[in-house]
Amino acid sequence: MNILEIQNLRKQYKRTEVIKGVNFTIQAGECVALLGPNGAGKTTILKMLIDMVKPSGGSILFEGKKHEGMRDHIGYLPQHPTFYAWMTGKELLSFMGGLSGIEEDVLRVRIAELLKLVGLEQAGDKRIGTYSGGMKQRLGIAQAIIHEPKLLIMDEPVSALDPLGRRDMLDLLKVIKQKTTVLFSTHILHDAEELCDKICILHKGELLTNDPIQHLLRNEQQPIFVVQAPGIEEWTQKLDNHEIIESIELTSQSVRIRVKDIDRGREWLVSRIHSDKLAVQKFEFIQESLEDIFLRLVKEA
Ligand SMILES: Nc1ncnc2c1ncn2[C@@H]1O[C@H](COP(=O)(O)OP(=O)(O)OP(=O)(O)O)[C@@H](O)[C@H]1O
Repeated sequence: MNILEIQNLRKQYKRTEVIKGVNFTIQAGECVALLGPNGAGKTTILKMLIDMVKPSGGSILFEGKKHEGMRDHIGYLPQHPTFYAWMTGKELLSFMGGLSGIEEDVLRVRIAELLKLVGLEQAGDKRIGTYSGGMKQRLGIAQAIIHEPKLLIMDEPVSALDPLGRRDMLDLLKVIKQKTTVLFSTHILHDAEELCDKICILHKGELLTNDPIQHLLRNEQQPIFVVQAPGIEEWTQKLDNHEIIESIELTSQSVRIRVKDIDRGREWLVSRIHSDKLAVQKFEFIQESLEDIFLRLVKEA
């Protein structure tokens, strides 16, 4: 069942269109990443989904119905959550649970469960002002799911954390996604790859892909030849402009070459290596990683 269906979604600020007709669906139980560079429009889309920003066009359906008034079923963690530093974690959850209309007895049990889930049992009575960035972010998750939403939406939930905080958060999200449909934005491909079934790549307000990771790899993955040798930079310059070459990427010690035809490309490269007497240390044929695909699609767009 589609929990969310977005059709031709648009947003214009003054004369600039920042979201240009985006379509995607999320099925119940999926974990989806909205991936894109800074300024791609991720926050704008998420804010339209939670009704904080009004779309200029298109439609958003939540379980087949207009999404306005569906906030009760959606949990939201903003990119920069703000908390009252003088409140304790428990007080904040109690306050947020009260706003959601949860009865006091039920709320008490729910808060204890949530603090355990997000690893803040020991910190529940401490003031939020004393929490680390990672603890605040985990408290933010707890408040976002206090009313047991069907869909949890998070804006860059891990980007600002240090490696340890990031690991804790990713592990927590792995648990949460077992029970809740999740949509989150990120510009870190690795986080999307680790957590998600589906990746929506957004660039300049347009979706470049909206595919399960396996489809993305199957449909988009291109082969790359990697050559490593002393003097690789000069050799690479000599290869430029040959019609078989799609692109050349030089890293510190090797070159990654995409060709238009694998068999002809391999033959041509081997013969060039031979005729140029290149002292090859490595010659390998690999498939693009998800990161390669992401960078290529964004570059090509
Ligand atoms: N209130 C606004 N008024 C005018 N332009 C805006 C407004 N909010 C966002 N924009 C513009 O819309 C575009 C998309 O911004 P948005 O914050 O959605 O991108 P993002 O992908 O979330 O970026 P980041 O990763 O930096 O948070 C940007 O060019 C931004 O400057």
